Amino acid sequence: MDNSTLPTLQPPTASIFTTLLSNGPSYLTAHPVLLVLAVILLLLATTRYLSSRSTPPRKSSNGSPSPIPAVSYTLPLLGHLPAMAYDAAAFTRNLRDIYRSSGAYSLNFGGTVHNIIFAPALATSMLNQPTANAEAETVFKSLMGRVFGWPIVAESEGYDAFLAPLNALYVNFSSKEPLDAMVGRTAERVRAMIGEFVTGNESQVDQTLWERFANAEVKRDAKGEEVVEVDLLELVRDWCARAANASIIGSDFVNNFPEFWKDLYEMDRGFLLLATGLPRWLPIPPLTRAHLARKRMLDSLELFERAVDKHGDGEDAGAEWRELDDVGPVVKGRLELYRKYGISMRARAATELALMWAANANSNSLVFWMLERVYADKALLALLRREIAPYARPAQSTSDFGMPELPRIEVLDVEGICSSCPLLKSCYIECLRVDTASWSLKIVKEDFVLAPRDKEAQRWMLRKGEFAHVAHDLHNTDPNVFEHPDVWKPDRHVKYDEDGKVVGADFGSMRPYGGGGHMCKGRQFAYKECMMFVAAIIAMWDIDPVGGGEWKMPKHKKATGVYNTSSPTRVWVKRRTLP
Ligand code: HEM
Repeated sequence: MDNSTLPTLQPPTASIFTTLLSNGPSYLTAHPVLLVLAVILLLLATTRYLSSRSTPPRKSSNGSPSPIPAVSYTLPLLGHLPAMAYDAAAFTRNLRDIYRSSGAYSLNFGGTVHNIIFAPALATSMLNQPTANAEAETVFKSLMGRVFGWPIVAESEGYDAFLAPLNALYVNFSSKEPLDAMVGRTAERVRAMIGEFVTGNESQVDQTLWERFANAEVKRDAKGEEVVEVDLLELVRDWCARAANASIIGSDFVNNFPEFWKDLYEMDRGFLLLATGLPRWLPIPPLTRAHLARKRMLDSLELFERAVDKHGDGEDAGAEWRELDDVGPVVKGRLELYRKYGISMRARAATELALMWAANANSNSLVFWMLERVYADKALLALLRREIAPYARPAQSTSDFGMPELPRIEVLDVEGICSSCPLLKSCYIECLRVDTASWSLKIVKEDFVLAPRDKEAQRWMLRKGEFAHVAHDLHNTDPNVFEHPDVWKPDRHVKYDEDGKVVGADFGSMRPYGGGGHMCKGRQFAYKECMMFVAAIIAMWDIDPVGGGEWKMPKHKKATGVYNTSSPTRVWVKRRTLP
C-alpha cells in the first residue's frame, strides 16, 4: 500500500479536558459556569456509581436471601421519579425484561426504596404476608384522609377502632343472597334504562342526564338516518353508575344528587394529586377542581347520612328520602358502627365517598373499553350478539297506530350471560389485562424474607421501611406469558377441553383485583355488572365512528386502576336493526 495515501496522525490539540487537568482549580474558578457543570457532572456520576454499587448480584449462589436487585439511577434525591413521571409504563416494562430472572427489582423514589414485584409466585407471597411483616392499612388511612376527606387528625382512633367491623360488612358484596339481590336490582334498572341509552331528543330539557353529560346531538348519517352523536366515555360511565349505584347507596341518593357522578370523575382525575396531600390553594387546576368536587360530594353525602340517621331512629327524614329502605346492606350496616364508635357525619360521608369511588372508578371505565374493543370489530360484534342472543334479547318493535315504540329489552338473564357466554367473558378478561394497570401497595413493617412456595427458588430480603408494590400490569403485559401482549385478542382466555369443546374462560395467572386481605371486595359484583351492561348495550344499540369510516382506539391515560383516556371518544349511536 502506498503510505502517502494514509492520513498523517496529528498530535492532539489542547482540549477543554486537558486544560482542566493541567490548570484544574484556577481554570474552573475563572469560569463559574464550567465549575457548576463540573460539579453537577461529578454529582451525577457519583450517584450513578453509588447506586449501581448497591445493586447486588442477580441471584445469590447459595439461595440465601439477598435484597431485591436495585436499579441504578443518576439524579440524587429524585432517583427514578423523573423516569416514572415521563413514561411509567415503558420504564417499568423495560426493567421487567431486564430483571425477569429475579421476578422483582427495586427503585428509588425521593430516597425511599420501592420494590416492584411482578413474578406471580413472589406476588402471591407478598400479597399474603401477615400484617406484622407488611401492611397496606397505613397507606389506606392516609388515602382516606387526603383523598376522601376523612378527618384523620381529629378522629384517628375512631378510624382504627371501627376498621375491622367496617370491612366485615363487605361480605354482603360476595355472599350469594345479598349479591343476587344487588345484581337483580341492577338488572331491573338496566331493563328500565336501556331504552333511553340515547333518546334522540334534540332539546337538552328532554334528554337524559347521561346524554347531557355526553353532549348528545342529533345528526344524520350518510343514508340520511337519524343518529345520536355522543361522547361515549361520559355516556357509558354515567349510565352505568346510575344503573348500578342504587343497589349500593339506594335510589333516593341517586335521584337526589344527579351531578354526583360528574364530580366523582372530576375527583378521580385529580386522585394522585390529592393523594400527595398538596393544599387546595396551590394553583394547579386539576387539584383545585378535585378539591371542589370532593367538597360538593361530601356535602351531599352528609345530607344522606343525616337522613339515614333519622330514618334509623324511626323519624321522618323528609319528602326526598322516602325510599331509604332500599339502601344496600353494606351501607345500611354501617349506621350501627358509626353510632357505636361515635363517628362524625363528615367522617361517615368520607367513608361512603371511598366506597362510591371504588364502586365506580374501575368498572364503569372497563365497560367503556369493552364497548370500544367490541364495536371496533364488527365480526366480533356479530359473534357476541349470537352468543348472548338467548340471554339478552331486545323486544321486536311493533309500531301500533304508527307511533314509534321505545326500544325495550325482553329478556335479560344475568346468570345466563355470566355462565354461558365464554367469548364475552374472555373479552371482559382481555380488557382487564390490557386496559387496566392496578398495583397493590404495602409498607414493610419488619425485616422479612419473601419466599415463593418453590423451596428451590431465590428468596429475597425486604427491610423495614421499604415499600412493596405488586405490579399486576407487568405480569399481564409480559411477552413470556401472553403472546403479542400488546394485541387485544378477544378469545385469548377461552378454555377448551381435549375434544376442542369450549368449557369457559378464566383469569389464568392474572390478578386484576389484587389479592390477600385487601383483594377487591366488589369483584363478583363488578364481573356481573360489566357482563350485563355490555350484553344489554350490544343487544340494543349500534355504535359507529362519527362520520363512519375507521374506528380509532382512544389512547390510554394513567389512572389508579382501569385506564382513562384524553382522546376524543365521540361516536354515533343508533337503535340496532334487528335481524
Ligand atoms: C373492574 C372493576 C374493578 C376493578 C378492576 C377493581 C380493582 C380493585 C383493586 C386492584 C383493589 C385493591 C386490591 C389490593 O390492594 O390488592 C380493589 C379494592 C377494592 N374494591 Fe375494587 N375493583 C373493581 C370494582 C369494584 C366494585 C364494583 C366495588 C364495589 C361494589 C369495589 C370495591 C372495592 C373495595 C371496597 C376495595 C377495598 C378492599 C380492601 O381494602 O379491603 N371494586 N379493587
